[in-house]
Amino acid sequence: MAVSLWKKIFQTTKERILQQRRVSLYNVAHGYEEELIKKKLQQFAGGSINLSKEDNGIGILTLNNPQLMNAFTGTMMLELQEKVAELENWKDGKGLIICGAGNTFCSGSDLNAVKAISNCQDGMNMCMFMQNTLTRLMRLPLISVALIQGKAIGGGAELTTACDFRLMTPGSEIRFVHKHMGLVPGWGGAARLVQIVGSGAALRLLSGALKVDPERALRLGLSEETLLSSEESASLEEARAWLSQYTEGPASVIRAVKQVVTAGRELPLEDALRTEKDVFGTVWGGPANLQALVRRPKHK
Ligand SMILES: CC[C@@H](C(=O)O)C(=O)SCCNC(=O)CCNC(=O)[C@H](O)C(C)(C)COP(=O)(O)OP(=O)(O)OC[C@H]1O[C@@H](n2cnc3c(N)ncnc32)[C@H](O)[C@@H]1OP(=O)(O)O
Repeated sequence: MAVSLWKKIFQTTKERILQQRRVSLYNVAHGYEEELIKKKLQQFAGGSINLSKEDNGIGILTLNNPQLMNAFTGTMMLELQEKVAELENWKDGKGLIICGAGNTFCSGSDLNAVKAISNCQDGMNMCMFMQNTLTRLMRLPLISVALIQGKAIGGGAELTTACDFRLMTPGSEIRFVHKHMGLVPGWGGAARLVQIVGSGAALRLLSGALKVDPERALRLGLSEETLLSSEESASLEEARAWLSQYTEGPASVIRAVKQVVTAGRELPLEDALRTEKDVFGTVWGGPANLQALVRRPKHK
């Protein structure tokens, strides 16, 4: 009886946490027409988003459209949404590296598609579609890193801010070029940039459309580290090693850590505290906790 009650509470809590994570920012109440924009995006094909899920719990998400410096075509935007949904259901996942094919990160939206959907309705729907997807990406219970080789421009720069961390290779750059396109970021990149570097630095980067090289990114706290190699596979290996410092250990615990940090980052204090209590309930007395109590490790 007590066991089944405990199981029920555990299940409800788990569902509530999952629900919070999946909840989309925009729906019909906001004038968002998801099916309409999906149909439009389908018309701009090319490139792909590839996901490989490794046995060590690290996923590698690759933006693959090297002929256009990995610019996002319409179908790539749709595929990104699908891959995020797949990652939401990956129970063994602990970490995620996002990188670009052909040794460059991403040059934003495919300008051919942008031109064709430059009317207000399509623009708003595309903006809400990408904000929904990138918000879900940011809330994944995985520790995420953008591996920035080459250039992260426009929407590519915005995507880097939806990751928990950024690592840059020598010679790479992040640049919010929106002002030069007569725009501001629309994929949530401005709001997230302010959270990462503060409002003064964000204002400088956006209003000056400044090139952020690895040195400046480190100074601003936009990047964690400049990797040694700018070669594609060597830098990926370095990023894997960097991430593994934080993903070592049982998935249940690593995912719980990310969940409490997400709550602290996004919620008012009292809500964040309640979420922390709920997440704590999922690890307390769990296998990793019980094993640690038996081992009684010393933390010297
Ligand atoms: C809401 C929209 C906004 C957002 O999402 O927030 C955006 O993202 S708008 C798009 C912003 N991005 C750009 O404006 C990028 C424009 N391109 C460049 O500035 C340069 O191409 C580059 C990315 C700095 C790379 O320069 P370089 O290394 O010298 O390569 P090339 O210029 O020769 O590029 C190779 C090839 O790729 C094409 N390309 C690059 N980016 C895009 C893009 N975003 N859309 C479409 N095509 C792109 C480029 O035109 C070249 O093709 P060819 O001219 O046919 O050789």
